[in-house]
Amino acid sequence: MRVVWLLLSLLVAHLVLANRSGHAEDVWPQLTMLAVQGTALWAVFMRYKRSPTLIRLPWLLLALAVLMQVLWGSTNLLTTVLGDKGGYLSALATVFSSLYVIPCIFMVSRSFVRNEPRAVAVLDLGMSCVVAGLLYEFFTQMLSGPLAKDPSSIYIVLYQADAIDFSLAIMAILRLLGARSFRWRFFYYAASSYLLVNAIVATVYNRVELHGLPWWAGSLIDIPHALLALVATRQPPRWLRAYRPSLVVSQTIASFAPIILSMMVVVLGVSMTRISFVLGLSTACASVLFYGLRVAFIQSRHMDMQRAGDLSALRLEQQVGRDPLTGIANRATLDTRLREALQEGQRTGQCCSLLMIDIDFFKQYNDSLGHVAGDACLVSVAAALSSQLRACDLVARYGGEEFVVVLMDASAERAVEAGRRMAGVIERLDIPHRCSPYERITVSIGISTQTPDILMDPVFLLEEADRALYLAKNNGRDRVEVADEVR
Ligand SMILES: Nc1nc2c(ncn2[C@@H]2O[C@H](COP(=O)(O)OP(=O)(O)OP(=O)(O)O)[C@@H](O)[C@H]2O)c(=O)[nH]1
Repeated sequence: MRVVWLLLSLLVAHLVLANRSGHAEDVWPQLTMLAVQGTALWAVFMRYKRSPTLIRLPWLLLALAVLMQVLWGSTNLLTTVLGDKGGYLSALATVFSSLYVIPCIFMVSRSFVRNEPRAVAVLDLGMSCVVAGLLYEFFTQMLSGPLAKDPSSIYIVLYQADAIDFSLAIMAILRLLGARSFRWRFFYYAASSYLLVNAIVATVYNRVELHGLPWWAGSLIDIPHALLALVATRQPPRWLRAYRPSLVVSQTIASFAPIILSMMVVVLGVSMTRISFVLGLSTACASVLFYGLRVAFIQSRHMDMQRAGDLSALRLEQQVGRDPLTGIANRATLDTRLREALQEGQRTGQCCSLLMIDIDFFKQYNDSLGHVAGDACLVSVAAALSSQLRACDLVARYGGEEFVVVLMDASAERAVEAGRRMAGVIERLDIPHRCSPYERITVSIGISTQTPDILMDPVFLLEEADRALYLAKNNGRDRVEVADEVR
């Protein structure tokens, strides 16, 4: 409430002082105008300080834009006090007016996403500076160069300034409509209110100035600044919280926002052809090049991200079906692949064998050497089993110290051979086991086989192999038994 009273007093004081002096550009009216601008700057700066990190930069940019206006006002005040013999102060005022567009362009065109390549931010900053440089050159040449004699020059300058001011305002409104987070909506609400009212005021002020500034004209400049100070210090309106654009709208607006930067450079380039054809043409070309580079950088980042995404999806897919300790297939993969293998075997008329492999006296191994050694032993056994398989076979950890091997195109005899070979390989690992009568790690294997004439249920095949394994254990371990012989 105090800010409202302060602003009201300043606005009234400005009008009264200007009216009494009869001149908009006297010291006291200009000082009150600076006080209004200063209040806006303070209000925006406070928002910047209080905002969370992600939204701080845009508030800072808005504060910088207002600062340029304050510097422009201060330069005009200095001109009133000191005079401007060499025209340096009015040149400086033009510099500040041109610099004002840099933060404005930046805040309406940037996407402010964290994963944007740094090169894009550098490009945007570079192009914003190009816009400011071109504006300065254009205004200076048109207003004090040889072209200043042409009566139409001043109108061209005015239209150019209007085009820039209104483009910024429209873009800020679009960003407001496309902002999905309330904090961003609030920022663009403040920025668009300021830029739109500023554009309207500038249009009126510049035209009024053509015929000599009336005493009240300076107060026009107070309006956008007072509005900004109010918006930044007061509670946001309710509709701002309620409104929420769809993701499509939001993404479309954010992706198209940078186009304003290129458009401004093209428009300025076209206007510059009046002063120098070569400069105008090169500017327009630079704009196309800039936009192309920008798209290329962003696309390359997206491709990197997509590659990384694909890779992690692949890794995830692989991990989901794998046993985390041994890296071989897990029970879930075994269930699917075993069913497929049995169907495939029946379809192609081939036998399909299943080997259930269990490490002997593993509890004692664990108890004597600890679980870490037990884990290492499981990893070695899994690797040894894997090394014995063809590409079409499968080894999976069935649970605990039990493994299952599925052999395609393998009769019971071939499965026994393979089982013995695997048991031999594990023995040759020569993992010492003090508590085993064999003094090293050995395995017992139970085998079941599906013949081509009948499609067996995977659970049944597993039970058969388990029964054979039970027999192998009972018969003294470190051996291979076949289910058919068990029945
Ligand atoms: N280190 C380790 N041990 C495991 C893991 N999973 C199961 N075990 C252990 O494996 C042992 C299995 O013991 P048992 O089922 O009695 O089998 P065994 O001692 O090998 O006896 P037999 O099979 O009859 O020779 C238990 O001590 C479990 O704690 C694992 O992931 N890591």
